[in-house]
Parts: sequence; C-alpha cells; structure tokens
Amino acid sequence: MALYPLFANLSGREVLVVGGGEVATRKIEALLDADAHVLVHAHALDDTLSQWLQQGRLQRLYGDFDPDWLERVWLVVAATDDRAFNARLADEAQRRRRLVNIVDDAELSSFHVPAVVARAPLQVAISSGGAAPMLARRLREQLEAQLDDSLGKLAALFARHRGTIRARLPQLAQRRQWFDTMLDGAVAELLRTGQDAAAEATLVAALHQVTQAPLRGRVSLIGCDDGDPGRLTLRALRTMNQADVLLYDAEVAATVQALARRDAERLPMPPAPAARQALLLLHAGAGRHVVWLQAGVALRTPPPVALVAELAAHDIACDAAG
Ligand SMILES: C[C@@]1(CC(=O)O)c2cc3[nH]c(cc4nc(cc5[nH]c(cc(n2)[C@H]1CCC(=O)O)[C@@](C)(CC(=O)O)[C@@H]5CCC(=O)O)C(CC(=O)O)=C4CCC(=O)O)c(CCC(=O)O)c3CC(=O)O
Ligand SMILES: NC(=O)C1=CN([C@@H]2O[C@H](COP(=O)(O)OP(=O)(O)OC[C@H]3O[C@@H](n4cnc5c(N)ncnc54)[C@H](O)[C@@H]3O)[C@@H](O)[C@H]2O)C=CC1
Repeated sequence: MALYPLFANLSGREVLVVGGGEVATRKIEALLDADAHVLVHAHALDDTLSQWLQQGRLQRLYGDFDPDWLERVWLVVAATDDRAFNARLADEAQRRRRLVNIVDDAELSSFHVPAVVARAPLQVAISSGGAAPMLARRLREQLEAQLDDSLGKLAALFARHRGTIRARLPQLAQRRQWFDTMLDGAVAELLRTGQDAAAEATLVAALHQVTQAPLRGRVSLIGCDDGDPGRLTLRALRTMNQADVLLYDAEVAATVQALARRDAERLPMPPAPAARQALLLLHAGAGRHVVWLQAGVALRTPPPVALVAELAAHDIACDAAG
C-alpha cells in the first residue's frame, strides 16, 4: 500500500507532541516553521525546547498525560523513548480519528514525516514509507546539492505575476507551453546568478509579447528502442512531460508510459498507417502537442520524410525527441 502524500496547512492549528528529546525537537522545529500552535508534554525537555518554551514559542502541558488533550488538536506526535506509551497514544489517537506520528513505529503511524529540501515556497518531500528513513535522508542530502537556492525565488516570481499570466494566457494549454519556454529560458538563469531585477523584467517583457494566435500543433516521435526506460534521454523525458496527448504503440512498456505527464490523454496507436496519420492530424491539428512512443525504433531516429511533409501541409511541426 502506498502512503498518500500531502502538504498540510497547520498555521495557528494545535498539534500535540509528547516527548522532549532530540527527535521531539526536530519534529517541533518543523511544526514551528509551519506556524503550528505546538502543545508539548514531556517528563523533561531538552535545552533547546526549554529555551523555546521560555520564548513563548511553545505551550507546555503539565501533570499526568490526559487523553482528553487529543480532543483539542489536529495532529499528534508520539516522540518518547517509551515504546509502550507511544503505542497507547497511537491507540487513543486512532479512536479519536486524529492523525498520529509514532517516531519508533512506522506501522502504528497514520502519518510519517518526510525528509525535506526547503526552497520556500518550494518544498521537495521524500518518503520511503517507513522502509528506510536513512535512505530518505541520504536522497535529501543529494538533492540539497542539486537544487539551486534560486528555485524558491523562481516560484515566488511566478506567484507574484500569477494574475497577469492567467489574464494574458487564458487557456491552460497556452499557459503550459509558455511556462515551459520560460523555465528553459533566461529567467531561471538570471535568478541563479543573482540578477533578480533583470529576471523579473524579462518575465514581464515576455508576458507583454504574448500573442493570442492559436497554438501550432506539434508531433514528437520518441523511439523507445528495446523498451528500457533507463535508456531514455533527458530530452525525451522532458518532451513526454510536455505532451497533451500520448499515443503509444501496443508494445511500449507501461514503465515507459508511466514517466509521461500525468494528465496527458493516453491513446493506443492503431496498427494501420492511414489510421495512425488520421489520429496524428486530428489531435495535432487542434493545436495540441502529440507525443508518439514508438516500439522497436531506435532513439533519435529522424521522422519519416513523408510524415513530416504531410504534417507540414497542415501547419504541424514534427520532430524526433530523443
Ligand atoms: C516512520 C518514521 C516516523 C516519523 O515520521 O518519524 C521514522 C521512523 C524511524 N526512524 C528511525 C531512525 C532514524 N531516523 C532518522 C532520521 C529521520 N527519520 C525521518 C522520518 C521517519 N522516521 C519516518 C519514516 C520516513 C520515511 O521512511 O521516509 C526523517 C526523514 C524526517 C524527520 O524525522 O524529520 C529524518 C531524516 C531527516 C533528514 O535529515 O532529512 C535517523 C537519522 C538521524 O536521526 O539523523 C535515524 C537513525 C537514528 C539512529 O538509529 O541513531 C527509526 C529506528 C529507530 C531505532 O532503530 O531505534 C524509526 C522507527 C522505525 O523504523 O520503525
Ligand atoms: N523517527 C525518527 O526520526 C527517529 C526516531 N527515533 C526513536 O525516537 C525515540 C525518541 O528518541 P530521542 O528523542 O532521541 O529520545 P530521548 O531519550 O532524547 O527523549 C525521550 C523523551 O521522551 C520523554 N518521555 C519518555 N517517556 C515519557 C512519557 N511516558 N511521557 C512523557 N514524556 C516521556 C523524556 O522525558 C524525553 O524528553 C527513540 O525511541 C528512538 O528509537 C530515533 C531516531 C530517529
């Protein structure tokens, strides 16, 4: 069974954490970053937590543990080193339908805490589903080095201009194409090199140049070779993720198809050449980006000349994305 990933808005919402050691501190730090109202109960608090308590960042619940505290909160974290107590708390939370994280028991937890790469407002969360938390952590460390700090600024820039972008590009398909062009263009590079004002000016200028001309259809052919998804190039992957329509030969493995854009329309490619051409013309002719996953064709095989000519006659671009 797969866990359902979600990002929760806990701003101002009560969360109960039981335990005051190193692990509780890590969970509480993340909760405070999310502006949650943290209630903590523990026999003893470590130095950092005592300091946060003094600063008024936490509220401490004293006395014996009272299961009724669970009535007040949205989430519960059991972070003591007392397994039996943690298990009891899981049970109490379950009965009250509170989501609960048990730090020493993945099975009893109804939510897990992922490893997170934070580039606010962008976040990448990694979960091994409890199978290997250290693997999630290792992957996070690798991504920290790969994901530039400027990605947060890029997300914030798009957010600031969201209203204008929607107004200038009212159709979703247009917006998607425009975003792809922008993400591949100068804006991201300018932000990466600290030229924030120039990046914003470039984006604004590009928005003003948007024309309302109908979208030109495009057909991209991807030779899937022997069907090994590991052999696809970055370019092929990117093209698969820009597709509006995904046409696939019957022999193309599901593992290859699974790498394409989730909300692309997926259709099997019929075997007859005339039917194939008709399908390409139908979808690309409506201004959509059609990607054809071909079985048994080597990557980067140029598209057949006759097909290119036929599509060009309908003002449809055709390329091999390998
Ligand atoms: C189920 C889960 C519940 C939960 O949400 O807490 C859980 C459970 C357990 N963790 C254990 C061990 C360690 N966990 C870490 C680290 C992290 N653990 C985190 C999440 C989760 N851990 C959830 C599953 C997430 C997933 O699978 O994707 C991270 C990602 C997020 C976070 O905690 O913030 C954070 C990395 C943050 C980062 O750096 O990016 C380290 C390393 C360290 O502490 O440095 C150690 C080794 C410590 C040691 O053993 O010394 C043990 C065995 C305890 C034992 O054997 O005694 C259990 C119990 C079990 O496996 O059943
Ligand atoms: N999920 C994760 O990421 C990880 C989980 N762990 C597990 O987390 C557990 C806690 O680890 P640490 O924070 O390092 O332990 P710790 O020993 O530093 O802290 C335990 C805390 O729980 C409190 N406590 C114990 N029993 C309590 C009770 N009945 N009521 C209230 N408070 C109580 C103690 O006062 C102390 O503040 C360990 O059992 C360990 O196996 C360890 C590493 C990572």
